[in-house]
Amino acid sequence: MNDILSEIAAYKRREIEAAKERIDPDEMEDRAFAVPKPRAFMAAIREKLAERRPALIAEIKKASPSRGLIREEFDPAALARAYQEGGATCLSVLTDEPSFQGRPEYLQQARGACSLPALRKDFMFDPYQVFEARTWGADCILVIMAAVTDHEAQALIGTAEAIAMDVLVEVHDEAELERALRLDADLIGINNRDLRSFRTDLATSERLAPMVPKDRIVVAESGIANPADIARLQACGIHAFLVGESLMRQADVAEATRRLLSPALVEVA
Ligand SMILES: O=C(O)c1ccccc1NCC(=O)[C@H](O)[C@H](O)COP(=O)(O)O
Repeated sequence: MNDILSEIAAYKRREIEAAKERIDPDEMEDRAFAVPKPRAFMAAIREKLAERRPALIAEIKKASPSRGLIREEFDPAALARAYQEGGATCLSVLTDEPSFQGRPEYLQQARGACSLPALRKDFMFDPYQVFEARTWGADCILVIMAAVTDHEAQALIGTAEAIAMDVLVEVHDEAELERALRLDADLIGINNRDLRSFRTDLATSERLAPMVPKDRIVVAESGIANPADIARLQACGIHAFLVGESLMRQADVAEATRRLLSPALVEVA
């Protein structure tokens, strides 16, 4: 694991242990089963693709390790409504606080303000976090192959499936993609950001997307800023787009989302 991920993994494992002290794992599991059923995250993407339109997973992200503070005026509920109005298919909400200034409440506020399914965007290591995510309203979790062993990934995926949540499995090179495919991941995110150098290059998606079997959904993540980027990624078989910073920096988020999706007129293959 590289430096930033090792750093994040170390404090996450401490956070998880502290959370288990507050609410024990059996109680958290019971709570996760007791909340209303999740919204269908992957099905929402498939429906958008059936309409031959690109699916946008719009991210609510206040800050990041690579960019520092991204958005000063930050109202997750208003942002979620703006994303829905602009045509987003799903939300992604950062819940990690030390590196992204995220919070569980942001996920609750955002999802509560619209009808879109929401991803808990965080660094997941332990099934406890999956149950916790569900109690906060998350419909989907992220599994970052660069951060976890196959065994950990399997446990996270199995737990999510048991409570009807979807899983976005993130890769950023060939080896991680092979591991994700062995885990039978249906929703595969290709992160264009190299988490070591923070360099972002859409060519990562162009290189890896053709290696994904056609029956999976491929999401390009990071560094997507305009309709030309969407069109470029569609041309190599990408179905869905996870976009944060470029939308978070706009004053009128609904209008920016509409503009970004203007190549919706271009048919998805
Ligand atoms: O964004 C970062 O600096 C970062 C650093 C370390 C690990 C993950 C990081 N980002 C997470 C993401 O995957 C992005 O938030 C997401 O793909 C959206 O990217 P962008 O549109 O470039 O904000």
